[in-house]
Amino acid sequence: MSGDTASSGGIPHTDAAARRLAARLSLGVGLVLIVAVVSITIIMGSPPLAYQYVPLALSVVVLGLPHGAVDHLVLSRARGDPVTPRSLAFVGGLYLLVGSAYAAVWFLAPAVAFVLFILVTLIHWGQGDVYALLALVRADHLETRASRLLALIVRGGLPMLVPLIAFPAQYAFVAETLVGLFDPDAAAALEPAFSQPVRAAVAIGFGSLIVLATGFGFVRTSSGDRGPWIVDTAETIGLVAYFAIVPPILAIGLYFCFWHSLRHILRTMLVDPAAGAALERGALSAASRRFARDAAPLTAGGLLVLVGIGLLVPRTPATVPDVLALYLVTIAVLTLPHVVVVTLLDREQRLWSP
Ligand SMILES: CC1=C(/C=C/C(C)=C/C=C/C(C)=C/C=O)C(C)(C)CCC1
Ligand SMILES: [Fe+2]
Repeated sequence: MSGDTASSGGIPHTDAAARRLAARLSLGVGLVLIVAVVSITIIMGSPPLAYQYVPLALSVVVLGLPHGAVDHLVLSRARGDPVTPRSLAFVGGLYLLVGSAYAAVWFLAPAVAFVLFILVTLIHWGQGDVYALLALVRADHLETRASRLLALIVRGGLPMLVPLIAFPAQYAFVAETLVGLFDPDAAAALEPAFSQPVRAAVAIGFGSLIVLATGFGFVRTSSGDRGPWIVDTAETIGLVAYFAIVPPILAIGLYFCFWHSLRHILRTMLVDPAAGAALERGALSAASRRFARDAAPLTAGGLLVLVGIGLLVPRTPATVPDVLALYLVTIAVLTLPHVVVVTLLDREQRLWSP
C-alpha cells in the first residue's frame, strides 16, 4: 500500500479498491447524516438540550477522540518508514510542547483561547475535507493551491460559522461555559461576536466565499466530467442546510464523529499497509479492529489529559454542560498538536503543492 508510489498531482494512489471503499463510506455516511438528521429535526423539532449532548459525549470513545490517537503512527506509515523510538518521541514531544503551551493560554486568557479554538477547528476541519475532496472524490476542479485554500475556508467555515449565524444563543452559551471554567467574567469579551451586525457581516462574507468557490470550481470543470464538482457542491449545500437547521451542540457532535473523524480514520487506514490491505479486500471490520487496537492506548491517554485539566481548572465542573465544556477544552488542547501532525501528513501526500 504505502509502497505504491504511483501518483498524479501529488495525491497518492493507494490501491484502487481500498480507496473506492473509503470514498463510498465517507460519502454515504455523510449523505445519510445530513438527510436523516435534517429531516428528523424538521419533522420532530429539536430534541431537548440534554439529548443534544449525547453524540458529543459518545465521541469520547466512538470515532471522535480515537481519530487523533494514531498520530504517533501515521506519519511513519505514510512515509513507508518503521515506527521507531525516535519517531514516537517526536510526536510525543510535539504533543507535550504545543499542548501545554496552548493549555497555558486557556488558563491565562480563556477568551483568546476560545477564539483560537474556533480558528484552529476551522482550519483543521477544512484541511480534512480538502484531503477527502482530492484523494477520495478526485476533485480536479481544485487544481491550484488557491482553489484548495478557498475550499479549506469554505469547508471549515461551515461547522464554525453557520451555527454562529443561525444559533447565536447556543453558540454564546457554549462559549460561556468553556471560558467560564477558567474565568466567569472573561466571556463578556466575546459578546460583540454574537451581535446582529457581526452575524450579518459573517453571513454576507462567508456566503460570498461559498458562491465564489462554487463558481470557480464550475468554470474549471469540463462539461464531460462534472461528477466531482457536483459531489463537492452537493456536500457544501447539504452542510449549509445541516448547520442552519440542526442545533449546534447536536450538529457538531454528530459531524465530529461521522464526518471529520470518519474521513480521517479512513485516511489513516489507507496509509497503513495492514488496514489498507483489509480495505482492499472489502474487510472493513478487520481494518476497524486494527484501527481500534492502534488507537486504544492514546484514547485512554486523552482521557487522562481530560482528568488532568479537570483537576486544574479553578471551578470544578459540576453540571453536564460543564463536563462537556471540559471535554471540549481537552479536545482543543489535543487538537493543536494533532493539526501539526495532519499538516505534515498533508505535506507528505503533497496536498498543498499541486
Ligand atoms: C460544540 C459547539 C461548538 C464548538 C465546537 C468545537 C470548536 C469543536 C471542535 C472540535 C475539534 C477541534 C475536534 C477535532 O478534530 C460551537 C461552535 C461553539 C457552537 C456550539 C456547539
Ligand atoms: Fe482531526
